[in-house]
Amino acid sequence: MTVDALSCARGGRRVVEGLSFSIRAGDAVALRGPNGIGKTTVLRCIAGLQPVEAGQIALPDDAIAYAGHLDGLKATLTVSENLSFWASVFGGGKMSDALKVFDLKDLEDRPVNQLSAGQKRRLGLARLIVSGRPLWVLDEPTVSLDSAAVTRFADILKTHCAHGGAVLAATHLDMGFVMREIDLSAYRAQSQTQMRRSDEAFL
Ligand SMILES: Nc1ncnc2c1ncn2[C@@H]1O[C@H](COP(=O)(O)OP(=O)(O)OP(=O)(O)O)[C@@H](O)[C@H]1O
Repeated sequence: MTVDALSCARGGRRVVEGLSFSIRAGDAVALRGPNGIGKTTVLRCIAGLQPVEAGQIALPDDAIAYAGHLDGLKATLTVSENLSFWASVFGGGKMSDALKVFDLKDLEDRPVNQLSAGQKRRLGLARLIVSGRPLWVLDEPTVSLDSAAVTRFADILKTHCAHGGAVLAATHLDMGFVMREIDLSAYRAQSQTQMRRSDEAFL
């Protein structure tokens, strides 16, 4: 994926401009910067959830699996029913792998509305595996995870990259392995003037 001179806005206000970088197979990239700098906004543009203000994002079709702040789970369905739904949408990786690597096997028949916050987050992230998509775009993926789950998730990311995948993650955490860092503070929009609302979500 190549991002070239990207500018994006939130709430009708340009927040980031002139951002360029590329991600290749095997790359793990951390998007850094203080609260409100625009990490979520950039990830939403890359995931196609809102239009870009200027610049270009070039990536192959069906390359991205996006995990945002919301887990997007169906509360009355079980863990395995949720995964099976996503597997049918994406037609990608194996459910059994997803249950195993995210330590959800014992919970597979439990409805989502009976899971803890961390368990829900693990299930939300397990969709990355069933998506079968190469580029994982993650917004604060470790929120609600305990330290053991964070370590396990870091291993999952490492394995994904070692097998030719790639990761772009907005995170304040040190994930415990080497990630290339992009500090969005260097791309803060100079002009803070209000503009037309062109950043309405597509979805
Ligand atoms: N729904 C919204 N409507 C209007 N403005 C918003 C909205 N959400 C965020 N913003 C503003 O857009 C800017 C960028 O927000 P964004 O969520 O991308 O930052 P962030 O770097 O991800 O922050 P954090 O580290 O707190 O998650 C912020 O200044 C924020 O105040």
